[in-house]
Amino acid sequence: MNILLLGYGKMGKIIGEIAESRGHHIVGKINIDNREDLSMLDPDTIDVAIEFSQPDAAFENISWAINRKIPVVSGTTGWLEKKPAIASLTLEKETAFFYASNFSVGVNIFFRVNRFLAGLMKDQKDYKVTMEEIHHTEKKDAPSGTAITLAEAIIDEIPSLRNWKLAEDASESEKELMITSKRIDPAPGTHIVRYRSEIDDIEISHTAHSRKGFALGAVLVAEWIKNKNGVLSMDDFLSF
Ligand SMILES: NC(=O)C1=CN([C@@H]2O[C@H](COP(=O)(O)OP(=O)(O)OC[C@H]3O[C@@H](n4cnc5c(N)ncnc54)[C@H](OP(=O)(O)O)[C@@H]3O)[C@@H](O)[C@H]2O)C=CC1
Ligand SMILES: O=C(O)C1=N[C@H](C(=O)O)C[C@H](O)C1
Repeated sequence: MNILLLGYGKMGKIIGEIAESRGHHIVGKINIDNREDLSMLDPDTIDVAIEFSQPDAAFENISWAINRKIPVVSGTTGWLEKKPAIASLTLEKETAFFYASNFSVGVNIFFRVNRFLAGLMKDQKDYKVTMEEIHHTEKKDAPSGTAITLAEAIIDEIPSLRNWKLAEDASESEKELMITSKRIDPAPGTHIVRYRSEIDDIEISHTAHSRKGFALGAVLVAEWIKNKNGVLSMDDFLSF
């Protein structure tokens, strides 16, 4: 396949290596300082764009590709307030858009365990749930996209919770799930969900040892998305 990399930073580089090792051809490596290269590409020759850039660049990158009917696999976090507009554009252009806050198989298993545990805890009033995420110091957004996905599932399952909040924000209420974001190098991504009572703690965690799982997942999705239409997610891709 011919793959366009929109964003060629830490993730873009690993994705490029994995894609080439699987026989794919990288037709462009776009960063903030070479966006003019986009005008030299023939959209009809691009099978898929893989977008891992930055929160303030994602919408422009994704729209560029969707407007040209190029299917997009995106992992950029921190821009999701604009996802409904991308969803509409995807349907209008009859192409495909795939988003995941985390492409690793391990985290997607963790997502399922998190939802199951939250379901068990919904009537356990003596436990207070909190979350912690740890990432490298270059990360631009907080909390992480993965932490937000975990929090949304917990809030969905536990009716007494209304929303999540960063722990650094001043006030705290019983209705809020507090998320602590720590930035420590070189952490590729750790997420901990903790239920604490006076009697005991229940804790589940996922720790990425490198970025390989995220990058491989994005390439596998890019191979899978060819000839598909619509707004897709890991629930469409995974067979478990
Ligand atoms: N969903 C998932 O599984 C995962 C998601 N992520 C997310 O992916 C994103 C990228 O992460 P990471 O690679 O570590 O970040 P990096 O900062 O290493 O890379 C981001 C790249 O995007 C480029 N960029 C900035 N603005 C633009 C623009 N307007 N057009 C094109 N490219 C641009 C930057 O270019 P320049 O260097 O020139 O500024 C940089 O090279 C983050 O949002 C992160 O949270 C990360 C890992 C896994
Ligand atoms: O920025 C990162 O590095 C990561 N970002 C994603 C997120 O915000 O959840 C996924 C992973 O945790 C690494």
